[in-house]
Amino acid sequence: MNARVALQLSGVDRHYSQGDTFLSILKGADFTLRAGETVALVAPSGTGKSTLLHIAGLLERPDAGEVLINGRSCGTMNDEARTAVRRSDIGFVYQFHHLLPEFTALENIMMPQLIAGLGKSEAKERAAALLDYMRIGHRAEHRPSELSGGEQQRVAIARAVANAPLVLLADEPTGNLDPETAGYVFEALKALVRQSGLAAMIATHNHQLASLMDRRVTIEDGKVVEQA
Ligand SMILES: Nc1ncnc2c1ncn2[C@@H]1O[C@H](COP(=O)(O)OP(=O)(O)OP(=O)(O)O)[C@@H](O)[C@H]1O
Repeated sequence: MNARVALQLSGVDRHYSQGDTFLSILKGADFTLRAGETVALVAPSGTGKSTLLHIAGLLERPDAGEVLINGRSCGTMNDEARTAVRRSDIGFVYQFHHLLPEFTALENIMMPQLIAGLGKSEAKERAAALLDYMRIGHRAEHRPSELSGGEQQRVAIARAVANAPLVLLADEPTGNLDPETAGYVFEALKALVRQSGLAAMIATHNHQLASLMDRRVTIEDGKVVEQA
């Protein structure tokens, strides 16, 4: 039996207007991501990887088409409802860590949990467990500026999964790291996905890292296409 569908995009269109130029980036894109699955999104620069991830992560609205998270249609939801779904069901990791500079690693991971209404001691316990899992428990009290690039990204990944989302979306999470660091950050991310059973879609230019995922997809002529 196939695992439950965590994320579904159907017939997604997205265009941008730049002066007189009309850029049609996504044209009827369809994509399905199931619980427990890891998918790499590997496509040339400018083809719409970030656009697709932002639409899937409810950060942007498509011009047409539908986004379903855990079977729930998010297209007609108002901004408040979309924010609620984003907070509970989606974790997002960017190329640059986007951690809050004035807070420690531990506090950065606690933050989304506190916003979601979890008690402080529970949030702290879970944040510490995630840091240990990412093998940076000894960096819990350090601020982002005191961490290496690989450590910052591992904290960002831990923060993204702190609220146990259904879907993890990552936009070039290792694009800013040297190959060796990128390798172990990717391995840590994959192990975490496996352990938690969430579904993950990760955009990367790195074909070697992409080969570690269950599936690879690309974007061709505005559509999501499976790769061998
Ligand atoms: N807000 C915007 N306004 C106008 N054009 C945009 C906007 N956002 C993205 N684009 C254009 O849409 C296209 C797709 O952008 P996107 O960032 O999704 O590509 P990408 O595949 O993630 O690229 P990269 O690998 O370089 O990050 C690009 O040509 C980009 O210039």
